[in-house]
Amino acid sequence: MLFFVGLGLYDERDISVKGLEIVRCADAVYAEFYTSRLMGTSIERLEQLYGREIRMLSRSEIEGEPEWLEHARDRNVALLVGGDPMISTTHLDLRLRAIEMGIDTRVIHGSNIASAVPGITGLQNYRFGRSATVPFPHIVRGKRIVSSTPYNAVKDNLRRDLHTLLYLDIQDERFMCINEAAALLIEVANGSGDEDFASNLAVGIARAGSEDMCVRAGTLLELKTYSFGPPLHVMVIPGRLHFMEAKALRMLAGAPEELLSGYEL
Ligand SMILES: C[S@@+](CC[C@H](N)C(=O)[O-])C[C@H]1O[C@@H](n2cnc3c(N)ncnc32)[C@H](O)[C@@H]1O
Repeated sequence: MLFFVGLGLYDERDISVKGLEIVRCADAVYAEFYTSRLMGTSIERLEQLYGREIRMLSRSEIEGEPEWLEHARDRNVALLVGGDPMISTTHLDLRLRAIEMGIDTRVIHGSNIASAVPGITGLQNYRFGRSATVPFPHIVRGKRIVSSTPYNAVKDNLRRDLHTLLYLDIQDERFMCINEAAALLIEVANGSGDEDFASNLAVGIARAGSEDMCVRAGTLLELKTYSFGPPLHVMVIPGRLHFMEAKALRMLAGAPEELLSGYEL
């Protein structure tokens, strides 16, 4: 059996009791930290609390032809994943491949960033459109390429009065911060002649699930320089707000009143 075990949002204590029981009883325990990262802990602390040795897997060991998966044919194998294993990851592919190999699978859900954001900001979960990731710029033949995909996703959602959740890129030990993501979005918008985009309301959230979580609403331009502290960071560009959402952004995220004019607070 292959168990996908969600570790939750921030440290080794965010795993569910059910997940912990499965990890403690598993024959082998693996983890991947390329889709998300628990910034409030370390492998050593996970191993200490769970009482198991954990082997870290690289992206290619999960997305390629995983040798370790063979063990799940006749033994219990746990794969630990930050947040919920199936939220904004590609692990469905691994699960389907395992099933095709005749391996039983089970998902142990975890607290995750997609469900934490509505709770942190007051933005209602059913008013979110498609989400996107803001990737680090890359260089092609000496030219710096900034992806327009997140900007286009935001614009599509704004046209439908929907909010956009923007995940921020993780590359090895580099974690994109809200300041850089805001700057990249503004760069793409300005390149499309959409200078007003920088005045859009945006919400930045850092370290969800930790005791020093930080949430701040302001214009995109303001978030470009606001100090959010250490990663992980995530962003929302809200669409049209329900008056209760506007009130929540004022009370929970310090949204400036001038950005909420038109809403009865
Ligand atoms: C690709 S998503 C994977 C989500 C994960 N599977 C989950 O269920 O939470 C990872 C991105 O979500 C955001 N994220 C995840 N956990 C976070 C946290 N505790 N605080 C802020 N942002 C977080 C970051 O932008 C990070 O790069």
